[in-house]
Amino acid sequence: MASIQSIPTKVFEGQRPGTSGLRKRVKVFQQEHYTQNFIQATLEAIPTGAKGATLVVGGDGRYFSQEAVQMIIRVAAGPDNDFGIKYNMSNGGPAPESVTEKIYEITQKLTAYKEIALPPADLSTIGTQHLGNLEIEIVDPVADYVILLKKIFDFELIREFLRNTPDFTVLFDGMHGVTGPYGQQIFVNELGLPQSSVMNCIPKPDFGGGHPDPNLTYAHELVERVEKENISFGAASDGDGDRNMIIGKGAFVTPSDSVAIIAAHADSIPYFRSTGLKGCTGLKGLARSMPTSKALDLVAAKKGLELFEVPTGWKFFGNLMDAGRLSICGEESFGTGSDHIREKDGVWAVVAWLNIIAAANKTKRAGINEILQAHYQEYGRNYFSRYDYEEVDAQRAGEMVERLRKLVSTDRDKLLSRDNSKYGPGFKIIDGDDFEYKDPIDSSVSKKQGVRIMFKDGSRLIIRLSGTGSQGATVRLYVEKYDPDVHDKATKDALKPLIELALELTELKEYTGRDEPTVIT
Ligand SMILES: O=P(O)(O)OC[C@H]1O[C@H](O)[C@H](O)[C@@H](O)[C@@H]1O
Repeated sequence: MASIQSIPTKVFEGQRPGTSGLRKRVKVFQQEHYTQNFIQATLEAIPTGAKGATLVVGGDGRYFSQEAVQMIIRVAAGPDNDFGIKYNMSNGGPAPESVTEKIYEITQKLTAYKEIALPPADLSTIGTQHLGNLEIEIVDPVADYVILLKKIFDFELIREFLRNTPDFTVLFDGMHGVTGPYGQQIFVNELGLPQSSVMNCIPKPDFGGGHPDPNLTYAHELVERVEKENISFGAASDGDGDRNMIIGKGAFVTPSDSVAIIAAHADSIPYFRSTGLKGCTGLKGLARSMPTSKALDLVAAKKGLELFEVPTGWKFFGNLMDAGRLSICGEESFGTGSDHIREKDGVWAVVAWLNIIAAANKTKRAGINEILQAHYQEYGRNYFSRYDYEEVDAQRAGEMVERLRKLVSTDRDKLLSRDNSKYGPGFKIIDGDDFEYKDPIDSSVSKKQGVRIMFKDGSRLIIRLSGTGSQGATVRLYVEKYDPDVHDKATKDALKPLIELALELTELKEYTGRDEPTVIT
C-alpha cells in the first residue's frame, strides 16, 4: 500500500465553494493506523463536514510528533472529495484491499495537488481549538481506554492478586512508544504496582534510540532485567502499541501460544463470559493468520467454536468481527487481540494475561511457566519458529516462490512422493498448496498468500514473501511441529530436523545466497 506521503492528494485552498462557514473537524485515532484514519477523514468527515471528528493525541502532546499531526491536519483539512470513493470503513480497522487498490488507482490519475498552510496546533491543551476554520478537539485517549479495559477485564481481581502476592513481580516495557502513558496509568495508578514495574514509558520520537519491536532480539533490555531480577511477569508493546510480547523468568510465550492460551482461559475474562454482565459478549469464534501455529485450532475444537484461518494481515479479521463470528484472534507476528476494537492491541494482551494469571491463582499458585505447562499437558505442544531472511535479492526470492508454487501444483506428484525419511518418521508430505482465502462474509478472494506444505504428523512448513519489508525482499519461513507428548524440549531442538528438511526442500540457501536467517523468532 502506498504510504501517506506518497499519495498525491488534491487539496483546495481556503474555503471550498458552497461550504462557507463549514467547520471541519478531523478525526485521528491515537492507536496507529492513521493511514487508514487519514483516508477515513479525507473521504468522509472532511468533505461533508457531517461527521463530528476528533483529533486524539496525548494530553502532553507527545504521542504523535507535531510534524505528524500537522501533516494529517493539513492533508485531511483540504482534500476535494471528487474521488468518488464510497466505502464504509467506520469499524476503525485497517483499510481493506478494495479500498487501498482504489486509492492507488486514483493516485495514478491525479496530476497536481495543493496544500493549505495552517498554524501549528497546540497539542498540550485538552479541549477545542481552531486553526483557521478547522475545528480540532484534543482529547486524552488514556482515560477512554482505561474505561474500556475496565469493562473487559476484572481489574479488581488483578489488583487483589498483585496486592496479596508481592513476590509476583511485574515489569512492563513501553519501549518509548505510545503505550508508555497507558502503562503508567494501568499498571501503576490502577493496579497499584510500584513505579519500578514500568520502564521506558516516556514516548519519544526516536524511541530513545532503540528499535521498538517487542521480541527477544529488540526488547533485550526487558529480557535481561527479567532474568537478572527474577521478574515473574515481563511484557512489552511496540512503538504504535498494537503488538506485544509476554515473558517470565525462564519463560517465553510465543504469540501463537499466547492467543491459544487467552482463548483457552477466556472464561476468566468478564468480556467473554456470557453471564449477562453489562458489556459481556460471550465467546464467539477464534481466528489466526495462516502461518500462526495451530495451537488455537485445538482450543477451538475443544470448545466447539468456529476457527478461521486467514491470510497474514489484521484487516482479514474485521469482517468476521463485524459479523459477530469472531472474538479472539492472533498472528505469529506478535499481534493479539479481540473484537473490542478492529486492530491488534498490545496493552489489551498484557492485561489479558494478568487477568488469566490472577484467576488461575484463585485455586493454586501459578506463574507463566505453570500456565504454559498446564496448557501443553491438556492440548499438546505446537513447536513453532519463524526464520526471516531480510533484504535478499527480490528477483531470486520471487523465483524461489514460483518454483515452490509449481511444486505444490503442476509438480505435485513429485512433492507427494518425496522421500523425507532421513529426517525422521512422520515427515511424509500429505498435502501442499498456495494459500487462498475466500472471505466468508463478503466472498472476496485473496490468492497467493503463502506456500504451505503439510506433513503426516501434523507438521507444517510455510514460505511467503513479507508484505512489509522495505529493501529488496524479505523471505519468511515458518516451521511448526505438533507434539502431543513431549513438552519440555527447546524449540530449536524440537524443530531441527524439520528446519533442515525445509531448507533442502525450498533450496533457500541456493536462491538467497544466505547460510543463516537475519532474525529468528
Ligand atoms: O507481511 P509481513 O511482513 O509478514 O507483515 C505482516 C504484518 O504486517 C503488519 O504489521 C500488519 O499490521 C500485521 O497484521 C501483519 O501480520
